[in-house]
Amino acid sequence: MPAVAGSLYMASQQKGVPPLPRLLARPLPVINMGRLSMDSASQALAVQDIVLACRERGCFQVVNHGISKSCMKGALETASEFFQLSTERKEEFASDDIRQPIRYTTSSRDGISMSRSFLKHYANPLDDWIKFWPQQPSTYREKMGEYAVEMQRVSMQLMEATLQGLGLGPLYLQEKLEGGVQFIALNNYPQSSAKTADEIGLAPHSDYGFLTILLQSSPGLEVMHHDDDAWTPVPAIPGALHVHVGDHLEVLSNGQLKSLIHRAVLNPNESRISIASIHGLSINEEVHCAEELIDEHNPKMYRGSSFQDFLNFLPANINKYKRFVESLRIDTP
Ligand SMILES: O=C(O)CCC(=O)C(=O)O
Ligand SMILES: [Fe+2]
Repeated sequence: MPAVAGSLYMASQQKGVPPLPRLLARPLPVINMGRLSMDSASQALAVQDIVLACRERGCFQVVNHGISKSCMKGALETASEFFQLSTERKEEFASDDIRQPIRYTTSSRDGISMSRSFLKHYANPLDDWIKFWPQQPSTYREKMGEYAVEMQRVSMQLMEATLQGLGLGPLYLQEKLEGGVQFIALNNYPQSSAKTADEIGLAPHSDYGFLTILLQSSPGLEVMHHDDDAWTPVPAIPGALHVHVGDHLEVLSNGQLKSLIHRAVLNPNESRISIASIHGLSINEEVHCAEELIDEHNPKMYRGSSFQDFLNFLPANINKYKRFVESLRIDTP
């Protein structure tokens, strides 16, 4: 623990004010995903590493995922150009309706000042959604489309491994996952300055889906494991992708895995782009605790819910919960 953060934490406790979350540089797992396509012994080790990372940290980074550097660079570049153009044109589609196929806004939330602009749109199946995507910059559809297809492929591989590691078998839910929702969020954060020093980029939250795969142009993402009170910065390892557990994977695993609280802070050295790809079942498909993971010692912990339920939940509850999944808990005696 860095000394400064530690002493701040102690000082705030002594004065009886709520403790400040500490900033903790605890190493996060980095997993070689290439092993999933190798012999069965290497595959088994990779599956074990993925489930362990999900269980213990709620997240990990992957390398050797098979996505080319030029594909990742192309997505970041076209995202950056999109934000540049939108800022120049002072564009704002401020609809807060997440059902809209596309929205772009610069907003604040939770009464917390945030300096993020973002673009969100659906991506799977690509042919159904790409026609709603921005036409400018002219490279956007091609570059982001290529990236989205790769994300969908990687998410399928990671879900197979996770489900296998949970003892549910790699083909569990396969068809529903293939036809499921893929939601792409591009985030653009300014460099922090004296003026924005106490501004957060994006407030603490968890994502609703099974898995989120995130690419960041520079550091800024911080994660908080469920039984920690410390923020851990996620290093931007060149070529790596960050992966974390969402609310619906917590439900499916009947609480064996916990969705990850994360936030984005402003980077003091540069402006920052992140691209999050969130993967779940289709919009009206309910996710339930897997029957195979329920028994007399492990009673069912959550109600079933769909992505649509999450969308309905958001407007009235945005200040009450950091995690949608908390609203799904069945109180067991
Ligand atoms: O910008 C980041 O690093 C986090 C983005 C994020 O959490 C999201 O889009 O849900
Ligand atoms: Fe998120």
